[in-house]
Amino acid sequence: MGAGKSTIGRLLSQELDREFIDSDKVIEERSGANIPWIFDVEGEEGFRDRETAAIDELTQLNDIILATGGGVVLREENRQHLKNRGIVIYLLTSIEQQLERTSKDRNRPLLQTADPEAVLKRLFNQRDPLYRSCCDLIIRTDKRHPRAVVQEILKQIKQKHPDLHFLDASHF
Ligand SMILES: Nc1ncnc2c1ncn2[C@@H]1O[C@H](COP(=O)(O)OP(=O)(O)OP(=O)(O)O)[C@@H](O)[C@H]1O
Ligand SMILES: O=C(O)C1=C[C@@H](O)[C@@H](O)[C@H](O)C1
Ligand SMILES: [Mg+2]
Repeated sequence: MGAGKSTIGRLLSQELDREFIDSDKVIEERSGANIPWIFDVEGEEGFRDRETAAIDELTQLNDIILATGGGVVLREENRQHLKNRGIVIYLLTSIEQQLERTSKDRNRPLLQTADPEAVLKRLFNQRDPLYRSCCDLIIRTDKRHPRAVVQEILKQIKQKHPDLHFLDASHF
């Protein structure tokens, strides 16, 4: 949470002239409710079920940039779909930066607690190995402007996948 998936994903999609989709937004649109409401009424598992259905569907689309929710890696099925159907970029961020970036809005139910730092630490320990198990690239986003993060992503993807010709069209 607060690593910048939605922010960086949108910028990357503009740079590559691709459609941008944010699975959190799709889940909200489809359910007609916001994420805190879904967590409240259906519990985290209810939200995760909606997330798994959305990820299965969205990862079958071609030529898109997909920003996921932060907990997407919790389920093996999601990890497999992401890994098998796309290039997965893990945006790695310090807890300190996550705290700073998530303090402004209250749309993250898991952080509505007296000690968000402890929650972020616990989630990091649980999720970091899962992200590592399904990603193609790891990009640090602390203390870097979002546009610099996008340029770093493009550089590293190009190095790793020189066969991806659509990257040639972007300005980097
Ligand atoms: N590289 C960055 N430098 C500074 N601020 C950033 C950076 N990336 C994102 N932000 C800011 O941090 C906040 C959270 O970013 P964002 O919503 O993109 O995170 P997220 O990874 O999508 O979180 P979630 O997992 O909750 O969906 C936003 O206010 C955004 O403007
Ligand atoms: O890290 C998480 O578990 C979450 C992150 C958000 O993107 C949302 O998907 C939701 O708030 C849960
Ligand atoms: Mg997001």
